[in-house]
Amino acid sequence: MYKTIRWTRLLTQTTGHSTWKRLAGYRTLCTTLARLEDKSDSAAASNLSEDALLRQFAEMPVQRIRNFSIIAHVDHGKSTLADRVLELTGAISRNAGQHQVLDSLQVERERGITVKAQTASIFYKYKQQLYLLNLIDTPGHVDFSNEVSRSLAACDGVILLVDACHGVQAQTVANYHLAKQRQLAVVPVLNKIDIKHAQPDQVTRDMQLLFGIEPASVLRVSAKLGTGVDQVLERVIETIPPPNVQRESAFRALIFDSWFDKYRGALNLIYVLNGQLAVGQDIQSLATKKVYPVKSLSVLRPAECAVHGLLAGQVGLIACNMRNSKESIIGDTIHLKHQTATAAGTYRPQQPLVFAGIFPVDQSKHVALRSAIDKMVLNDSAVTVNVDSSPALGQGWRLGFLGLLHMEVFCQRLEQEHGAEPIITAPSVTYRIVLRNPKLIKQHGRNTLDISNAALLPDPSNIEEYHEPLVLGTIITPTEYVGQIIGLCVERRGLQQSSVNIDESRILMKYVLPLSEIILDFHDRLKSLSSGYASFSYEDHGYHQTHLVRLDIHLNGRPIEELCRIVHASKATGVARQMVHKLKDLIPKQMVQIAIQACVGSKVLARETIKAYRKDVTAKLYGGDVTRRMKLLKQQSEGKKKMRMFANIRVPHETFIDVLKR
Ligand SMILES: Nc1nc2c(ncn2[C@@H]2O[C@H](COP(=O)(O)OP(=O)(O)OP(=O)(O)O)[C@@H](O)[C@H]2O)c(=O)[nH]1
Repeated sequence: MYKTIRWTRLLTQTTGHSTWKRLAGYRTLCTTLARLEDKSDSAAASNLSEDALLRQFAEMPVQRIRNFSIIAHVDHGKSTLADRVLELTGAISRNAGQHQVLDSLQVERERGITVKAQTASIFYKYKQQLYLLNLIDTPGHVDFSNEVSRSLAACDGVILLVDACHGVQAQTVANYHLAKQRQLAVVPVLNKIDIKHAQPDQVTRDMQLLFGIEPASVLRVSAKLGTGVDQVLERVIETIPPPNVQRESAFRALIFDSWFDKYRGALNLIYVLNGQLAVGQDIQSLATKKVYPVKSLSVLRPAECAVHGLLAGQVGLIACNMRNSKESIIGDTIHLKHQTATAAGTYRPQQPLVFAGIFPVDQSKHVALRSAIDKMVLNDSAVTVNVDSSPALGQGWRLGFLGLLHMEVFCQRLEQEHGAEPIITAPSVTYRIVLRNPKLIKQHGRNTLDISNAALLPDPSNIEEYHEPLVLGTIITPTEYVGQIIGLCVERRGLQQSSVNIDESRILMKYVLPLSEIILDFHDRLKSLSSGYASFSYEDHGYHQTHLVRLDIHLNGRPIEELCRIVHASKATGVARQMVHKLKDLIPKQMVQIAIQACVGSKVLARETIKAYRKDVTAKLYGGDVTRRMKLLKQQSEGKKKMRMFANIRVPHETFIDVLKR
């Protein structure tokens, strides 16, 4: 306590800053530095004067900075390891009852998964020297791989974490290759060695076979118990190179994350590539050319901690009165006003694969939903937004996501963080068509069109070719489930590319699959077929020519545009049956009989009938001649025939929503 107060006073005197916010930030820093001093192995720190430690922070040489991410498959323990690292370095206190500190979103705590990469700047003393480590905890699920690529743009190395029980999984392979593409140093770490049935030797051999990693270089830790975590940090310092930056050059930084603050506008997380930046200077965005005054700078520890300036190699948060969330662009480069800079160009957002319409429940909520979507997209750069409209649902947007989980999490965050309750339509993919009709080619100025909304598909007579998006899927499974999994892939129109035995009990298969076949339930089916042991990840694999049809739904012969879908010709009958069945349950009975038909062109593939309410017109007859009864019934059926032809079938608004919804 005494040390903390001394630190606070010293820092306040030295810096001359007295606002409460900065003091609060410095207090966090002081607490950490004091904790560092208290550490049993901190002989070096005790030899350093308080002044010297403070100077080390403000002038941390590039050689003593390490920027790295923790990458792994889902649930292999990244967030748990990050917690232990934060505890070990004094950024958070031990046994504070906080678990997975970096998983701070409500959706992350509820689902127990990381969806957003989080940064923490920590100090660690190694061989008598204080190091500044910028750690990024990344998500493991394939749908959030954009977060991994975004994070790697600000790193020089990675900790590749592998579960010692489950071994190398599909996302381990994908993330390892992402790191290698960026030529990052890899620190291989085996986690969960405390578990009885852990197989560290076997998993180490797999890592050697798949990645060529030397078994002796693989560290063994238990993130849960904290065993071996200090060795991981030492290995990070030894193996990962310091940032390759120039402090003498003009200031230049990469924006690699951003979020919206009600009071301060858009906040940008930057990685300083060259030079230095101080509060009060003016910065300019390379993309928008707009100029902003730097209002405050802070480092994330993981709580915000105000600082005067940021130096090349450091990672920090910048608040600069960016009021409009559209002004902040992930991957943008910022530089000082009136100076020129080349684009950092190290990060490109991934292309969305799955599209869905998002509409307000009623049009009075349109503006509020638009603002909520803008703020969410600022924090999730992988999402694309285009204006859309539907006769049934009104004005809305068509959003692009990296997968179904990504879409679910985005919508859950819209509700939880912004109080929006949108209607989400069934997810679809973007098909590509080659036009045949010269008139249409002239109208669009090109002969290909990308279609993600079936209602916009031109008449088949105008289409020369249909193309659908493909993915290259990696499946890792225990050998006993191979048969069922191959069956599933064949059912989903998959083509096997390769199959490699990782060891005697596990196999890695690569399949090219149509994206439309995996977005809905492929992952769930794979998990249930393999009792949860198989893992799956996928990447974009371009387009291929195929045979698609537009499935129309007719109610009493009238096409209902909002319900049409694009499906593969071989699947049309199955989908048609499913849809008419669902509609039969959803459309309420009416005065007239309703014929629900699913058609491709003029061919009816499936049909269901909703019987009409039937008034008992013969109720008043007591006995009497049978011809009287027959006459009344005939009159009723003729009346209905007329009604059926002219009446508008009343389809409740919710029916569209329920059919369109998953
Ligand atoms: N026994 C044991 N369990 C661990 C260890 N490390 C993590 N776990 C458990 O593994 C589960 C997943 O851990 P997380 O840290 O959430 O995994 P993650 O990789 O961050 O997960 P995502 O971010 O969702 O990909 C949790 O229940 C942890 O308690 C370990 O060393 N030993």
